[in-house]
Amino acid sequence: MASASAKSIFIPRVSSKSHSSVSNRSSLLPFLKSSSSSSISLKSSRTRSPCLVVRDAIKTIESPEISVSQGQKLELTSLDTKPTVLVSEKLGEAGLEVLRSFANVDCSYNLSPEELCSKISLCDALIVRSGTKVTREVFEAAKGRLKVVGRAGVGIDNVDLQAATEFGCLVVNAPTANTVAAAEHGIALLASMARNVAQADASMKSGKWQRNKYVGVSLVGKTLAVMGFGKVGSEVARRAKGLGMHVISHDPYAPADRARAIGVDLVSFEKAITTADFISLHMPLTPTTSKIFNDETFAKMKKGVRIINVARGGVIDEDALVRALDSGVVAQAALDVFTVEPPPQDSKLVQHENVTVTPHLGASTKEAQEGVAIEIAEAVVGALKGELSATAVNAPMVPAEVLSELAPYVVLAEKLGRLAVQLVAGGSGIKSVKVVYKSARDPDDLDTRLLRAMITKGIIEPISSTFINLVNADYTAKQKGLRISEERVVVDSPPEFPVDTIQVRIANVESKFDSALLENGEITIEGKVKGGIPHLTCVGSFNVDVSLEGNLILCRQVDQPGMIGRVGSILGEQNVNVSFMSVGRIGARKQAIMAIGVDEEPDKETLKRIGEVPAIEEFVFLDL
Ligand SMILES: NC(=O)C1=CN([C@@H]2O[C@H](COP(=O)(O)OP(=O)(O)OC[C@H]3O[C@@H](n4cnc5c(N)ncnc54)[C@H](O)[C@@H]3O)[C@@H](O)[C@H]2O)C=CC1
Ligand SMILES: O=C(O)C(=O)COP(=O)(O)O
Repeated sequence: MASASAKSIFIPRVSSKSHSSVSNRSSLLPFLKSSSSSSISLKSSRTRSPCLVVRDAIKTIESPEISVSQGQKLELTSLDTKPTVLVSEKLGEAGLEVLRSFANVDCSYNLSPEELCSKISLCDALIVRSGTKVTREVFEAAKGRLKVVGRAGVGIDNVDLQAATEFGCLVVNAPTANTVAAAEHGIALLASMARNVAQADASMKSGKWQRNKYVGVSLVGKTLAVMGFGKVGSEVARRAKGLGMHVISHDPYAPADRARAIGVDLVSFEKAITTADFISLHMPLTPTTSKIFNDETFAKMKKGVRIINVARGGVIDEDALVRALDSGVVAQAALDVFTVEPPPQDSKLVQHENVTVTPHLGASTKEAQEGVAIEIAEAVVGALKGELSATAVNAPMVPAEVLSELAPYVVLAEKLGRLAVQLVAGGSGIKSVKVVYKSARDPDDLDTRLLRAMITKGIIEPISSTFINLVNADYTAKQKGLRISEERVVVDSPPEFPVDTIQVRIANVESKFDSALLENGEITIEGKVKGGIPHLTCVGSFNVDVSLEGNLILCRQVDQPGMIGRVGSILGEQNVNVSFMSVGRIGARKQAIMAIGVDEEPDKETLKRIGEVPAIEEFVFLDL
């Protein structure tokens, strides 16, 4: 219950920062940097007429020419009116077309790390394959301009995700278009290794005819262990079943029923490596999988095992593999990927006569490359437009159908976060935030990661000096020691709506507006989406009903006639347009909260006059 405290007036100092964030205004543009931070400056050079340079703006500028009074013409350099996408490795033409329709595209292949760093501050997006190392230095060199890194493929081990996240740079990949190509390459290596195709080919080309030397082994009836039963692994398994192999798989995260559906048993790592005749690797390179195949694990394998690696070189300790090949524990290996690419020319592994190698060709089919190029180009353009991405790697990933359903709740979530933090006296010192989602849906049917990230963004942005978006909101919150917990409450509300209400509670802080405190001392606000528009429905223990648009004045007063008129006329005299008013009260003539939506921001004098209305006990101005 709100306490009947002495009249307190809070007239906030509205920071310029809070005005500069475009994402405050349009929460569906979470990846864009502030357009109002774009600088427009006149630049003159000896060789060119002065031109208007627009930095950081993603929007295409409508007017191509601007005249100045002296009759001198200013031209917008075409390079500056669109975002710039740097493509650092070969990308399919269809993807480049998609990019060119929206951005300036700079295809610069084979850049040295230094060249990449020197170009990157002029780029809004970077598209890479596996050959470009996107290191922390690259993000630092970008000086905040780089908004999205697109990986035209699956593995993102060449991108420093931690650095990307810290710098608020979205990383997207193209996870599906090369799956079949990689699986087919795995099968190609499996079969050609078993029948010594590459070695026999090289032998014949050197003029020999060695039929006895290249006797192979059969696949039918042999056990294949698929290590990593994801997209590629499961396609390899399906194909190997077609070859008559007995397929087992190890994947700590794969559902057993998905494996069983194609006749594959999920087994432990130990069982997989000790029983298989062939082992095919399809897991990502992570700190856990790095060098997971090493002296110790090779020693446990069946003597004469054959290994295929189309995943990442780093999952194998390559020196240990050479030892295992030399000792005969591993009879053969077929490798598409290497710890260092390209590997050194004198690499013992590459030169080993029992090893078949290809230069990271798993994804290299015409079909896969066109598919990957379109997939990544669309993801990058979408991200540059500020759309949420279905293939985000370092931000909540939301399938398109879920996204359209959640869109208005995303806006509500951010606004509630912004509102809640502005109710905290001093704004900082927040350590613990609780979010309660009331919904008719089963908790498993409601993915709240996006909502949580937007609430976090709303809370952090007004109290942070750094740029906050969906990508770095959680990280920045953790850095600030802010703990956000969530609770879901199942309620009897229309099930077609994913969420009924969202409540944000901040504990152990003082409030600028005592009426926002519940008896337990927590600042508590609640909102819901009505007709697609976010509404504030509860402040402390007071029910209100105001749409969260424009700015908001909350006043606590003693309920009495004429209050709405009095405050309304003070605002009207200053030409501040009132968009709505709502009064929530404990009871007739008792305490009430008046919520007033205003299109313009009232000046200090106007706010002071509102505070001087005798019945008003406290009030706060909130910038939404
Ligand atoms: N050589 C090439 O050109 C290509 C290589 N790849 C690589 O293939 C790998 C798999 O790609 P996708 O199937 O698309 O990825 P995915 O994410 O669909 O599958 C990876 C699977 O590995 C599992 N996994 C994670 N840790 C594991 C562990 N410790 N042991 C066993 N399994 C584990 C995951 O649960 C997941 O099911 C990636 O490393 C990717 O970079 C993918 C495409 C082309
Ligand atoms: O998608 C992957 O993970 C790959 O390894 C493909 O790499 P690439 O795009 O061919 O350099």
